[in-house]
Amino acid sequence: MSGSKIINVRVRDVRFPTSLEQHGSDAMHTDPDYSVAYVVLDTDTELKGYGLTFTVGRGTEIVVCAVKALSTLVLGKTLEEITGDFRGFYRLLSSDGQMRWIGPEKGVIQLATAAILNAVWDLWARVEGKPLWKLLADMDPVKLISCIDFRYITDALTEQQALDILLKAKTGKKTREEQMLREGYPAYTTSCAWLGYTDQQLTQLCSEALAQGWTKFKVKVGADMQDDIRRCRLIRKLIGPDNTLMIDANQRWDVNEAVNWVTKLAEFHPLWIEEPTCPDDILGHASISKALAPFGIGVASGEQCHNRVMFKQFLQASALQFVQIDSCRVGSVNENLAIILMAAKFNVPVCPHAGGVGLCELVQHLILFDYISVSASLSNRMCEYVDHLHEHFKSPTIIRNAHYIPPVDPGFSCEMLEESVQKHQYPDGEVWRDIEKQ
Ligand SMILES: C[C@H](O)[C@@H](O)[C@@H](O)[C@H](O)C(=O)O
Ligand SMILES: [Mg+2]
Repeated sequence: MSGSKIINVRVRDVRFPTSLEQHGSDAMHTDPDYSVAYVVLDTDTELKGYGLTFTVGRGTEIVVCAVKALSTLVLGKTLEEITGDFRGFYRLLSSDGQMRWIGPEKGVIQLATAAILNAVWDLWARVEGKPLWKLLADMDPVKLISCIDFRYITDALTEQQALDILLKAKTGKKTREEQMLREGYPAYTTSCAWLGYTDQQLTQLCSEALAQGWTKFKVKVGADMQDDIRRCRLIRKLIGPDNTLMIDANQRWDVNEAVNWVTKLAEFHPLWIEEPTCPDDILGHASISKALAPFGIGVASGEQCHNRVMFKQFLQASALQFVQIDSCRVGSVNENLAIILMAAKFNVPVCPHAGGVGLCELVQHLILFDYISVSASLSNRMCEYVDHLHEHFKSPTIIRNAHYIPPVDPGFSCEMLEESVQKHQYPDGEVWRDIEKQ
């Protein structure tokens, strides 16, 4: 690994007007404009690192501001300096004496950390000439562990335990990698049943998805009980009894309300209820999990779970049965490695969140790594897929027969087409100028 000194950090506010057609809508985010804070790290070589974090519309400018504030910490560093002590670099970003007050390790500042670190990981994978999942899968376990900040989680997972998990999973690694390259990683779709879609849209999209080989479907719920019953009945009828249904309330309910509401939807046999209540309410999730277990319904959460410490407590409290890692919510690959390894220790399946722009592109790398190098299991596991905005990426996801086909291009699949970025940049991009005029 030679050179690659980071000489410039560029960040842009890129938004897509998805709310116009209700793509991505749910019980709490009724008008989401899928957006990213998009980061490019220029280096003193021809290589660049591309990174992003996902947001929803107006909040993006605040994340952009936070990325700018953190950028001084990365400027002037060489890739070798960073990856030589990645744990130290993660801490530098997350524990900066003045910046940490507006976190620590949560909210806007953590999203900004994710955007920068995602770009660093992208750069590292490009320098090594590998897609990120392969960089991780090939990495020496000791080196991999050295990228994780174990502060605050050693009561649940020690470095030695993490290392043991990786060493144990060495058996069969090659076979699993070959299997992934051949078959891909199982996916489910959320794109048929956003909350703002009509029954007619839902029927059409679901029928098309079935014809394309999809077998697992997620439906948005939580705003109106009668609507939910009607929509779940409709989709269950379309997909039949053997396909899988999940429901997602995006934090709409109080704890008891969640239990009552989901009990009324139990006849449609959802595998999980996602984000039933406030994402910070660990004990609330534990109560809901307990109450719904007799119906065979699990609780899933993670897309708005701030950091590894929250995940630790969710796992310790048996408060979720499906861990939904997100490539942009927490501190990038570094923190997601900690979460993936904790999930393995607690024997809880990881089923990544990907409902947003770019999230499918990024998180596929992490779940491939999980299967090849950590969990070694596909039981009760699948990765979310949404069928939106992939055309704006240089290396878009490839789905075959409802499976993610492992990316081959070097990097973390974060790079966007420059033309797309220019068009959608807020507020000056052509797309936004046209909307302004209407
Ligand atoms: C606003 C977004 O589309 C969310 O609704 C989405 O991330 C969702 O929760 C999901 O699980 O995909
Ligand atoms: Mg969700």
